[in-house]
Amino acid sequence: MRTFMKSDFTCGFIGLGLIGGSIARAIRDFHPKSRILAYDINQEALQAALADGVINTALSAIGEELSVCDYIFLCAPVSENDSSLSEIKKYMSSTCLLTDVGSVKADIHRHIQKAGLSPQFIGGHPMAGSERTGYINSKTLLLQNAYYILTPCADISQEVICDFRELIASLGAIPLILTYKEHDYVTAAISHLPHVVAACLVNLIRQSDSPRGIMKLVAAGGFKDITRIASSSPVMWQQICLTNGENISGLLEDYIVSLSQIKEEIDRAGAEPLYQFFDQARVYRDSFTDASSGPIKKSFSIRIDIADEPGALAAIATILALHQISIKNIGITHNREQADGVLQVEFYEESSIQKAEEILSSKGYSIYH
Ligand SMILES: NC(=O)C1=CN([C@@H]2O[C@H](COP(=O)(O)OP(=O)(O)OC[C@H]3O[C@@H](n4cnc5c(N)ncnc54)[C@H](O)[C@@H]3O)[C@@H](O)[C@H]2O)C=CC1
Ligand SMILES: O=C(O)C(=O)Cc1ccc(O)cc1
Repeated sequence: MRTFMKSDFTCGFIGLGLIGGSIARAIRDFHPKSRILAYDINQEALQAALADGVINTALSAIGEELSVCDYIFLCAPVSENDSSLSEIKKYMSSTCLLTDVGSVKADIHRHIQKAGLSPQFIGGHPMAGSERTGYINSKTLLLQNAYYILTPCADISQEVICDFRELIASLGAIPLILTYKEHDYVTAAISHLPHVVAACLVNLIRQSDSPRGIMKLVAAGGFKDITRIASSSPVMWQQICLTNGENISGLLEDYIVSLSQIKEEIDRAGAEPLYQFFDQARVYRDSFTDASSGPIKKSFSIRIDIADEPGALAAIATILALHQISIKNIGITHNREQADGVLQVEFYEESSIQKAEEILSSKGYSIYH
């Protein structure tokens, strides 16, 4: 039986961009004895991965070399995966497990069924990524503590599912098994719709801004937070909307209804419903961070106004260190363009917040939560 526990397993990657590269890096880091072969139409990605020591072999095509693979990860854009299935099937051994990383699952499951590969396929989707693309932006950390949804075909053995689930967990991700239909509905709500909304908001500002671009100039933290994903690959999001249209459209309809309802309350100045609207959202959003696992962690941080001058950050780090307060993370948030900055300091413990606040306030710093 194939098992990743044997430590010298072999993985093949078709597509070594942001996601393929990140998974390959994690396999290399957590299973140093594994062998990794990769094919990508982009030679630069393959050469960089060889130079980084992430892959052992760069393939010039989908071919015979893949027959030694215990696992093959399809990490090219979804339409490319679909069309390479029949070619890959020719070289898959009978114990090889095929998986993908696509953001929509119904389509690949349909193609897998058609290709007769369902006893050897588990759909995969790491719920992590970024607005960037390409191997150059890949990193092991991308998978850490991220949910990784698995959608096994009905006719795959439990043994194979367990083995693959363990492999995914060994990379620092959190495997979660769903049917492909459940997956497509859930991701339409928490990933696909938000990308549509972010792009709508950005396009609204593009259309509403004055010729001087004042809105763009002053767009602050909140706008940037909720529209970061509007910088994602338009081709990828076009493909997602084309392949999960029914789910996205249904949820979009509900969303439009809720927008109309809140518009009505704004028009009629409904103070109480407006308060309830924001309060319900706040309470529910805050509850996301209480989960014991998952990507949205409770963080203990404060923000401090600092002068935009050399040494300002070091001064605060020194004060905190002198009082034995450990810093987990520190950085300037550039909400206020070309002016004084806001320094965000994250601590390991909740108790550090009050201690830091007292010390820094006594030295004249303005603190925000
Ligand atoms: N970007 C994200 O945040 C996430 C993306 N995904 C899914 O991962 C998949 C890949 O996305 P990314 O890694 O972000 O894209 P990417 O653009 O960074 O990587 C795709 C790679 O596939 C290569 N490629 C293109 N056509 C190919 C072909 N015919 N044969 C071999 N290689 C080919 C490209 O050269 C590139 O290196 C998509 O299906 C997407 O739905 C899943 C989770 C998150
Ligand atoms: O950048 C972000 O926050 C994302 O939402 C990334 C992302 C993009 C596509 C996916 O299928 C999963 C995650």
